[in-house]
Amino acid sequence: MERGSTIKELEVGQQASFSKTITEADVVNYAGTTGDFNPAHVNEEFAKDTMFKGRIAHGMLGAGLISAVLGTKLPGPGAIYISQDLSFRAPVNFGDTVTATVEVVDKNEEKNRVVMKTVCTNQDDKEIIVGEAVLMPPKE
Ligand SMILES: C[C@@H](O)CC(=O)SCCNC(=O)CCNC(=O)[C@H](O)C(C)(C)COP(=O)(O)OP(=O)(O)OC[C@H]1O[C@@H](n2cnc3c(N)ncnc32)[C@H](O)[C@@H]1OP(=O)(O)O
Repeated sequence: MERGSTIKELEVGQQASFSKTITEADVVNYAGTTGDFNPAHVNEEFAKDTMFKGRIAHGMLGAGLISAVLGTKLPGPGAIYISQDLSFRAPVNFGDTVTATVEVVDKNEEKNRVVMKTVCTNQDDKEIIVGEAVLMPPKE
């Protein structure tokens, strides 16, 4: 089975991305999967009176696209999450196309740890989620 990049194979500056259009079905499924039925996501009557004037996607649903890139592309299959910080800068609206991009910013070969900058943008190139992740890349 294909494995991702090892610590030796990873290079500072390397990037990978994954894009997905977030639909109402994604939000309903995410609420059901996680139990987060916050009315800001699932109740239009409630959400229309909030600052966003309607339902928005769960922040962690958008952030989940970061995990998708890390686990399938860079480092890729076999990578293990150690930590992730996130700042939610703007909402994900239904129908938005979110692109998660990760970039290698530092690596520690001795400890087998890689630090990645993680950013999600929308279709207008607006940064909506920014943060940093630490991963343990797969071994040979
Ligand atoms: C628990 C779940 O069920 C709920 C969810 O998942 S909700 C979905 C996830 N969250 C979002 O979608 C929120 C997205 N964020 C925003 O829309 C905006 O950040 C905000 C509306 C929450 C805040 O914006 P605003 O009030 O306009 O803030 P300002 O632009 O006036 O900035 C003031 C200072 O705060 C800093 N700042 C703003 N947002 C963030 C952030 N998300 N993280 C860190 N810092 C933030 C901003 O830089 C300003 O700092 P300064 O030093 O004063 O310049």
